[in-house]
This record gives sequence, structure tokens and C-alpha cells, in this order.
Amino acid sequence: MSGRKVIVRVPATSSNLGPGFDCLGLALGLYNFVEMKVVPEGSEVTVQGEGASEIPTDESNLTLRAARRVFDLNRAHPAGLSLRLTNNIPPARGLGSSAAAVVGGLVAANALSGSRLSSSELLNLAGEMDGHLDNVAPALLGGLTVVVPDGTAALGLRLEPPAGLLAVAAVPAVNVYTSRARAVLPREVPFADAVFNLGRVALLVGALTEGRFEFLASAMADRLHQKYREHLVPGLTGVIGAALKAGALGAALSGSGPTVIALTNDPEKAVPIAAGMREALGKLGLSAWTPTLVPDREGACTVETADGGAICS
Ligand SMILES: Nc1ncnc2c1ncn2[C@@H]1O[C@H](COP(=O)(O)OP(=O)(O)OP(=O)(O)O)[C@@H](O)[C@H]1O
Ligand SMILES: N[C@@H](CCO)C(=O)O
Repeated sequence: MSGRKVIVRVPATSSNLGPGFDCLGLALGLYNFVEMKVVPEGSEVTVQGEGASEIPTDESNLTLRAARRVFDLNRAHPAGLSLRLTNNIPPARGLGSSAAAVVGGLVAANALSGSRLSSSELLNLAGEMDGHLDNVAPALLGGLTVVVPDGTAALGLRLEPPAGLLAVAAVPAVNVYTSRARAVLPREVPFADAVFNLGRVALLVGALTEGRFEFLASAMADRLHQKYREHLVPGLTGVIGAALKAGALGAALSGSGPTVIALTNDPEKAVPIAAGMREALGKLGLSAWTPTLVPDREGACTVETADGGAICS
């Protein structure tokens, strides 16, 4: 096994999309790369790019831990492992960095040990390790995903995002840790708020799969989590409002924030939408990165297999 190497590409993800708290996610064309090589002994992790100074490189590294789970399950025991992580997804910004780290480790190790685990086994493992099925499902499967835990298993459905959809992200230069953003959520919500979200999440899935963009502004509204997180996410309401004013079809907090994601199907509107969101954050003294991203349709895939081929298109 020594010397065998794979490179896996994993997309960023935006979960919730407004009302779909913990169940909806969209894969985005912004990628982390995991190069995993079997070496004669020891383990070595290097990180370059986003989060390089904060992501651990010892045995606690998420990608390494995920890989070890798969090697154990596949009864493959590489003598040593070398991991080179090249990150374009900024951590702690609501773009699924930790989900990408886990999925990358699982998929790379599975590819190096005979691909014995199925996609649903990988989804269950990823959900167990990351704790956020709504990020790991789109990272693994690509596209628009609906996922729910059902007993000990996850039920994940991949749907095709509509043609021409673009996501303009406003990524402010502040960290919001998911654990903190969950701790501020209430234990109970008003029945009317639950009903508000139920209708909208159904409408949102239907609107996206049918390309009924005129429904998105209403369908991306939320009453279950965004208002409780407002104090952690600078300018949340103002940034969403600015995106809608600049012509976005709909906008919402990405995952647990602080990124806001705005959808459009008009490439020319992406520029004013990004400018509007930057301006709203600028009024608070915050700078933001505002990339326009296409939906990723492949999910985690192998850009270089152990025998030199490629699985990603
Ligand atoms: N690319 C990565 N590689 C390894 N560990 C990571 C990576 N990204 C995040 N982590 C780790 O995951 C843990 C959870 O981080 P955090 O709550 O910010 O999740 P996150 O996935 O970055 O959130 P988000 O979805 O908001 O980006 C932290 O301990 C962090 O160091
Ligand atoms: N659905 C989760 C995503 C965390 O990345 C949340 O909003 O807390």
C-alpha cells in the first residue's frame, strides 16, 4: 500500500437556506483538497490556505480522524499516512469547513482502501463525526440536499439545483463558532413559527426543483433560528435586506453564520447584490469577501486516483 496516493476535492456547503434548519443544504463551487498518501511510518498533516494557522495538525485533526475511522472499518491498516490539506473554504464562517474536512478524510481513505463503504455508509459516518447532516450531505453528494436523521441512519436525498442558479456570498471577516450559535437557540418555539417554517421549507424545495424563482424571497424566510442568532451575526437583517433590495431572489444566513447567501439567476445582478451586502457590512466597519459561486453538482470526488485516473468531471 505504501506510496499509494489520492487527491479528493470537497465543496463548500450552505445549510439551512433560511427555513430548512438542519435539513436543507446546497453544495457550492468553492473547494478544499485532501491529498492523502500512504507512507512507511508515522502520520504527518500539513495545512495550507484558509485556516492554516488554526487547524490542528496532530492526531486531533478532523480529516485524519475521519480517515482512521474508514481504514478501521475497511480493515486496512496503512503503515503511515501523509495528509496535505489545501483549503479554500474559510473555517467558522458558515460554509461547512469542518464538514468538508470530515468528508474529505472519509472519501480519500475509502478510495485508498478499496471503496468498500457505500455512499450512505459514508453519509452516516460523516453525520456522526461532524454532527451536521445538512452540511455533510451536500459536501458528499453535491447539489441540493434534503437530509433527516431516522433512528441511527440518515436519509439523504440529492436534488438537482435549477439551471442558472448563482449564490452570492457575503463572508465577513469575523468568526462565528457553530457550538456558540447553537447554544443561543431556544428549547421551544411558538407553534406559529414552526408552521411558518414548515410551509416555507416545502415551498423552497419545490421552487428550487421547479425553477419557480418568484417564490424564493418568501420561501427563504425563517423564524426558527436567524432572529435568535442576530446578536452573534453583525448586520444580519441589514445584509439580507440589502441583497433583496439589490435584486436577489432570496437571501438567508448560511449555516450558523456569519456568511449570508443571496440567490440570483442573473449574472449581471451578482455585482450589485455583492456591492449592496458589502455596503451594509461596511456601515458596521466590517469588510467582507463576496464571491459569486455556482452550485456544485458532483459533491466529494477524486481528482487523482491511486492509479493516476480521475473521477471528478
Ligand atoms: N478544514 C478543516 N480541517 C480540520 N478541522 C477543521 C476544519 N474546519 C474546521 N475545523 C474544525 O472543526 C471544528 C468546528 O469548527 P466550526 O464550529 O467553526 O465549524 P465549521 O465547519 O468551521 O463551521 P462552518 O460551517 O460555520 O464553517 C473546530 O475545532 C475547527 O478547528
Ligand atoms: N444547521 C446547522 C448548521 C451548522 O453548520 C445550524 O444552523 O446550526
